[in-house]
Amino acid sequence: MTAALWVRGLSAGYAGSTVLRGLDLDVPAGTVLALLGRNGAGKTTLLHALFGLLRPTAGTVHVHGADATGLATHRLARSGMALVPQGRRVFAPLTVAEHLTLAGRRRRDGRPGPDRADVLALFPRLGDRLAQRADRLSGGEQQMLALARALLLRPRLLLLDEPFEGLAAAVTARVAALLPELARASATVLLVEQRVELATAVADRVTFLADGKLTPPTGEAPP
Ligand SMILES: Nc1ncnc2c1ncn2[C@@H]1O[C@H](COP(=O)(O)OP(=O)(O)OP(=O)(O)O)[C@@H](O)[C@H]1O
Repeated sequence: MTAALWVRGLSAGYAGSTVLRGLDLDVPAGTVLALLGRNGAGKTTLLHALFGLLRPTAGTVHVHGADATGLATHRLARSGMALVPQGRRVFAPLTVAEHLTLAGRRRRDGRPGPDRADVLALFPRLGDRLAQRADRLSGGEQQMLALARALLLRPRLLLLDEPFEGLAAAVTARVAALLPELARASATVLLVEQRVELATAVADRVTFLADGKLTPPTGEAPP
């Protein structure tokens, strides 16, 4: 099976502290991999290094078979990678409807995936808030908007940093049920999630980040 993501020897960190230490990672296309780890283990650092927000100091990253080591975020986005960052980054002055329209315009046409009606069915609450500014939404509503926007981009590889934070149980269950379906149909998922039960329920495989590496290793799929 082709690897959506194939990483070897990845090292990254911040001035004076190395966080990732020669990390290997394989995410086969069409699957969900969940990444667990204690606070500060480096889960967000890994997603940032993969999405070009933090420059790795060593290692190789292949995305769907192509060398993507050191690529800038906009190039990775253009190649079909999307990140829903922790803490739901939405654009304060834009309304919910404007967010959805912008994401729909940037969408990679010809790719399968949800459209506006689908995301509003998944998050009916957003449908009631279309004219509202994003910064007036509750935390949970902002999280729904961040997820809706990412889904509308129709990524091939979706990086999710604790996407269930702030969501009510019923919404969490709906998104959790969607992820494996999405992975099979169009978007391989790398999910950072703190809750072991949720990670296990959603993912095909679960791995732990500790001491800058993954345990158990995620496999040896070729690039
Ligand atoms: N911008 C930064 N500058 C310096 N150090 C940072 C920065 N961001 C994170 N760190 C440090 O890097 C380490 C890994 O942080 P990271 O946020 O990746 O962990 P995490 O596993 O995502 O944690 P959490 O579960 O709390 O979100 C921590 O020691 C953190 O303090």
